[in-house]
Amino acid sequence: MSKDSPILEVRDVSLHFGGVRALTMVSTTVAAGALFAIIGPNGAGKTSMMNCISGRYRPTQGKVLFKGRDVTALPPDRRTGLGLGRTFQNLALFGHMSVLDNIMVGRHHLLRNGFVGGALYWLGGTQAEELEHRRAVEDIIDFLEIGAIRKATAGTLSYGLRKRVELARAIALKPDLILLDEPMAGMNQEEKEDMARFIVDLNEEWGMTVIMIEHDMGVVMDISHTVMVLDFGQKIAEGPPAAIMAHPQVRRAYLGENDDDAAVPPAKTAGETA
Ligand SMILES: Nc1ncnc2c1ncn2[C@@H]1O[C@H](COP(=O)(O)OP(=O)(O)OP(=O)(O)O)[C@@H](O)[C@H]1O
Repeated sequence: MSKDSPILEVRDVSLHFGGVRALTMVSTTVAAGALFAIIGPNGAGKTSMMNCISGRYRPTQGKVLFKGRDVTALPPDRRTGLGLGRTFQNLALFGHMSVLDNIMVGRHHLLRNGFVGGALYWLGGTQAEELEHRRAVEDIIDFLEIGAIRKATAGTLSYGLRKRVELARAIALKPDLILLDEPMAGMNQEEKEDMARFIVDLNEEWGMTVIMIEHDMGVVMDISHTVMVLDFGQKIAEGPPAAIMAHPQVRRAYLGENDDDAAVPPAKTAGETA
């Protein structure tokens, strides 16, 4: 894959649940190194799109390419092995385990799949592997500033901190592309600002491509490079935040603009792009 190739391509993806059309012919490309946001009203198809990318759902039609490879038929764990990580809308931590152990679980997955284990074999087996393992976990703990709670039981932490630990576990897999599903949901303002900073640093300093679903428009417009807007399962706009903010259909469909045009149902004009 050359440096300028997209890390992800979604080609004409549709997803139907019986008569429900969750996605209709959605296409997009995400450049390596991008911070890409997916927005849209409730039920617009955002989670469906994330699930098609992660492999949880298989599109009814269309293709998903990751690093130039068609992964449409690959299950989630195979995509994880190729460098695609994710967090969940609802927390998926082991509440009874310590913060450290929760992060270690992420690394063990990596070891089990042989990436770290294979690379370190020549260094002299288990000890080197364990050292590398520890070092990587410590880097993540430092980066996310959770050293003070490393021994705390995950279930006893505030919601904001648990979301941070969940992010730590997801990045322990060292993905090239990480899917973040509502990383700021349920957070207070200070927690949101911290999380926004971590996401930007993850993107800029760690070089991870980020795709996130987020409802907080302030954060989305502040930190994203590109925003894709879904409405009724269709892509209605895509572009840099300033263009999205100015897009009339987006203002009507998503931002709830209350001018005379607001009465026009968005679905009738869907298909237009920024
Ligand atoms: N497993 C499913 N079975 C049936 N219908 C589904 C399923 N998952 C999603 N849908 C439907 O597909 C449409 C898109 O849902 P989706 O969850 O992708 O939207 P969303 O934009 O993520 O919404 P929200 O912001 O509320 O999370 C909705 O009409 C939803 O009811």
